[in-house]
Amino acid sequence: MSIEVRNLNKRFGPTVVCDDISIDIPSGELVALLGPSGSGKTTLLRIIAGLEVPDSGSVLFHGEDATRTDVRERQVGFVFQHYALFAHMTIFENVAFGLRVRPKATRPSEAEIRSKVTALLKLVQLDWIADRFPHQLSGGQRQRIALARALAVEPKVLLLDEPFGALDAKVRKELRRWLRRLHDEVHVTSVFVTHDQEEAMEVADRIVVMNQGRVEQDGPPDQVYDHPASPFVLQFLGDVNLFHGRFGAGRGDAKVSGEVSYVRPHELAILAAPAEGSLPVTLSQALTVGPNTRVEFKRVDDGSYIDVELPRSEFHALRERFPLDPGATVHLLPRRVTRFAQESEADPAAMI
Ligand SMILES: Nc1ncnc2c1ncn2[C@@H]1O[C@H](COP(=O)(O)OP(=O)(O)OP(=O)(O)O)[C@@H](O)[C@H]1O
Repeated sequence: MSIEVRNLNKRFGPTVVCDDISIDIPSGELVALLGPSGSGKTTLLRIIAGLEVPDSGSVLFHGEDATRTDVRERQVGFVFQHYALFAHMTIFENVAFGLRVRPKATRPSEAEIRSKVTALLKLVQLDWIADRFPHQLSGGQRQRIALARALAVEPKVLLLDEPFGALDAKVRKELRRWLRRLHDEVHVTSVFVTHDQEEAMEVADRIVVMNQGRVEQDGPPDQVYDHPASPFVLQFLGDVNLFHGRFGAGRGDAKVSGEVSYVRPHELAILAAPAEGSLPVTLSQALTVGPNTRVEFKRVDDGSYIDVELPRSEFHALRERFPLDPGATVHLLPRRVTRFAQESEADPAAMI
């Protein structure tokens, strides 16, 4: 089932939460709504679900206007951050619940319920805990059951609001991959709210980047990362160094251009000698965490800091060729620069 959102507006009192939002979600896609806290992601999801009514604009399901359709008729499945399973019911009964409460005419037989719930528990790889109760499960297992329960009623659309938000980093990572694989099997149109850019990049077919109630960019993860439409998107999708004026080859016209140059920490090469477009810096500190080394440099000209990130093996190899200790002077040359006009620079207050 495809979803189209057309010129959607919603305010709460004076706060504009959805500001003329239009997005297209083709059938079977997994789309992430990504943005900082308060950017309107949850409100947009709730409007798609039918839990919230927009002030204007429309939501179309499979080309048909569903804006005023009741939540129960939209056939959406939900998974929330704190999805309360029924504590007094076994895992099996939790998943079966949506089928058992159907009106008699459409309710499957007991045998059908059994086979369906068993298949779903297998799908989320938890068939071995069917007889347990929710309190006997880990947080990650509970969210997988929440997903099985949402899928049991064969929703046309699956809506997930920070489903892994309450879990620790390692479990989150596992579940992201698991969700991706699950979606490849089930192919139900899914909208996934997150404020975690890594999660969005890893899980989604497409990312809708939101900021202050507006869509900043909408595209596949690589496109959004490699070709950000605005400084906000660039900065929200990962760490970046900011240089006023033109940095890199041809930086002579810095004052005329009125540009801001953005370079990600892993896009800077460390050189022993100056090259065309390089910048002299002194090493302030180097920190190795896991496979990467993060080096903080101080600009010789204005004293501001620049972060460089490289594989630790590469850092050690460089260190054998020239000194890379605190105080050493080296030169940084960008491999890739993204430039935006000065006036379109993102408002730092809008950042988290
Ligand atoms: N029912 C409501 N009444 C009044 N204001 C609301 C209501 N729901 C949301 N808001 C406000 O709307 C804005 C957007 O909230 P929303 O929850 O959609 O953002 P979000 O991007 O999902 O943020 P978060 O990641 O923190 O949940 C916030 O400023 C919030 O305070």
